[in-house]
Amino acid sequence: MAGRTGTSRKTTSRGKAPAKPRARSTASKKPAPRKSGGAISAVWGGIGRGVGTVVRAITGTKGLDPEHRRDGIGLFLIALAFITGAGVWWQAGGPVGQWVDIAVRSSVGFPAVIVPVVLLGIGVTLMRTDPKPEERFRLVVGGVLIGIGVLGMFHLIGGLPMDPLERRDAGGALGFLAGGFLAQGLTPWVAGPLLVLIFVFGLLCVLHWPVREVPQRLKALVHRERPEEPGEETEEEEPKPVRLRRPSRRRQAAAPVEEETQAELPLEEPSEPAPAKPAAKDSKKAPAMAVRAVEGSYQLPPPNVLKDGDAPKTRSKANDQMIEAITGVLDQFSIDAQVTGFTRGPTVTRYEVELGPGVKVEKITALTKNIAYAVATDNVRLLAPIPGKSAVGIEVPNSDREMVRLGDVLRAPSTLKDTHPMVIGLGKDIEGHMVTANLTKMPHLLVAGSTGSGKSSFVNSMLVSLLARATPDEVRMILIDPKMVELTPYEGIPHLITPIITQPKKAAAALAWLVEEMEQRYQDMQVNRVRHVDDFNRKVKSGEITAPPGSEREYRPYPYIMAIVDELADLMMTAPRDVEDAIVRITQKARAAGIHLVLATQRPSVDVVTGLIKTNVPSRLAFATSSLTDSRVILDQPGAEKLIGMGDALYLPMGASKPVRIQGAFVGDEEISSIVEFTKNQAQPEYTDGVTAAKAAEKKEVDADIGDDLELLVQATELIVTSQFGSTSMLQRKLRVGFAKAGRLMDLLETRGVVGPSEGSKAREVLIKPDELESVIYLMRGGGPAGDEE
Ligand SMILES: Nc1ncnc2c1ncn2[C@@H]1O[C@H](COP(=O)(O)OP(=O)(O)OP(=O)(O)O)[C@@H](O)[C@H]1O
Repeated sequence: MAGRTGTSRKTTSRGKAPAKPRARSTASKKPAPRKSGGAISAVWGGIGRGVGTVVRAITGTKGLDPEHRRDGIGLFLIALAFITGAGVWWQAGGPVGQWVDIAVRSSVGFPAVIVPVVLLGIGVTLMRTDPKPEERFRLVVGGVLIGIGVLGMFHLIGGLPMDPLERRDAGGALGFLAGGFLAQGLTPWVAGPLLVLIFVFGLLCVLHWPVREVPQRLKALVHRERPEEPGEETEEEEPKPVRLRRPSRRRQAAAPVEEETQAELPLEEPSEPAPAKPAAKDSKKAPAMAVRAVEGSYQLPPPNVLKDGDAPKTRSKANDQMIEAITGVLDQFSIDAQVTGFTRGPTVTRYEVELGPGVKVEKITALTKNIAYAVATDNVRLLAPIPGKSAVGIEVPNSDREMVRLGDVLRAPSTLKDTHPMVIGLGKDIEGHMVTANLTKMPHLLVAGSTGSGKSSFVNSMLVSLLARATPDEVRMILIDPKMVELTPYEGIPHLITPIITQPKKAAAALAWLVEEMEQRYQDMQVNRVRHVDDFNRKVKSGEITAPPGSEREYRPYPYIMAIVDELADLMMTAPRDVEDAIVRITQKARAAGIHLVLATQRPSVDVVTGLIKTNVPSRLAFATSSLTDSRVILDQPGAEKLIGMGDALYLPMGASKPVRIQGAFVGDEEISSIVEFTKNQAQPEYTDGVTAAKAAEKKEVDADIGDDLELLVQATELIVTSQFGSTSMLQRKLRVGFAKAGRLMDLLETRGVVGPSEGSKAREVLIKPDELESVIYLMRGGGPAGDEE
């Protein structure tokens, strides 16, 4: 302090010099300023070199784990925070501390007092978080803007000091740079609000809050900060597997030891009191669902539209009874194995059984029926072994199952981290992790399950997830609902390309349209030498690619297209060849074009889910099926027949060999209608013309009887109409075809009204005039009358 008082006295005397010469005299009075200036630059130079050396030492070390590198930088910043704190706060730290004090104060002025805290904060954050290179630029820009705002304001508040020593009590040299020129050029009255704006913008950049979402974010913040029980954290809660005490091998079931209090509570009161509290807590601190910053005026639905589900339980009375039953079976058959723990999921609990030395795994699997008998349920599923563990898993349904709601899944921190618009909430796995999936990675999904298994609920969850996270510019949909009732609540949402399709014929036409759309996208991508629609969109947005000169088209980013078929069986019954053809073509190629299919069926038989469809739709979601055969059709393995319905499912993503058991997320009718209402109020659907036009279907009909003879038929029509002479032998001669072929062509021309009926050996009457020729050929080629969509 004493030192600083001394220097300030010196500055006052220098401050009396007239303004202009003062500037010169400051420069010419070398001793004092040079001393401090020299010290400052020496210290900064030293620090810079030191930081450089340390950073080089840390980052340049080949083979050093990136995490250690990050820790090293974090620790270095913490050390720097201590040195700066000692110098700035207590003028301690010896000569180095003093130099640091002078350097920091000269640079940033009065805010030097918070520099140690900032350094400490950055250091600790670096050590506690994962690297996110994509966020670095935003954070740096935000930080710099905050710095400019704060230091500039200090310079203004400090009275725009011109003397470097006086600036140490204002905004320092950087404050002068940030605020001095602005104030000189615009007066402090304009510079002040400008600096505040710069500061606020920097803060929003750091927080990643777009301006229009500020009120919503603040509200969410207030909700989160309402008084809540101490010790609660916002992280996703993960029920840990309950471990049982080993020595009491046969007895542990009756007297569970670990977490005794927890065990006792459900024994008395099975379910009611436990869920109430955490569920209420969740709704209070539910983060905003609309986490994605979206472009344009379209807003994503607000939080709180989706409800919270039941709070997870880790143990209940039912679990203890099951352990007792399983242990009883093991005892009866004198098998040296014991239940060592269990993991309670929302629908089923997985009991872990460890075998004694020399006990065959088959001994347990052979007991499946006995275990089912003992626990009084048919739906026991055995896993031998549990993936990643040396234990056999016995999955038994919970008598007190918990409902998993879509709101839980979409608001889970793990889901919020992924901002891709095509991420959907699937449900919760047995270990309590929320399961989500990115539809673009699937890239096509087959969903099967018998009636009442939860298939339609899944389709609802998927649609609501998309509505909650994606704008119509990002994702468009084709909904095919031959059952006519399942998808009606979504009529009129702005994401639709065409009204909901209920007629199988129109559905087949829509699939054919999708094939065309895919080809169109491929052409555009090929012309512009990009391999994925994401790259194409990125380049279109940045203006890197535009439509070729002279073309009337204008390139716009292509939205992802989701086509959802709610009952594949109905389509396959009406037009099996066309539907299969279109599905196969789409599934083989459409991934890069951003077109994805979800096919749901109640009847996973081989005539619905054909071999070709199966090979091309790699991701599968099986709800309870009525037979083992159905499970094999959908998953290529048994398991789905043991599921217990109401959203209990096996999810087999592309490339996985073992399915994951999940409890599907549920979304209620009111939630659906409020989210649909919200999106409808945001925008109107812009339907694309011709998606369900019957032309594709008609074309196929024509194709069916003309077969490969279309070109010959067209030539025959031209010959006959232009010559107005309906003779079979002329066709034979001119087209060089045999008698039989010429006769067939003539019959086809008769069915299309080009010629009249056969009149024995005489030439047939020609019914078409030459000026009608073009439209006849157009119809023959399957074009259909222009504009006829229905
Ligand atoms: N994820 C879930 N969580 C809780 N309950 C569910 C879940 N999914 C479905 N259910 C319950 O199961 C019932 C039947 O579900 P859903 O209508 O989805 O079956 P479905 O397989 O589509 O049957 P259908 O083919 O006859 O329409 C629902 O009314 C609901 O009560």
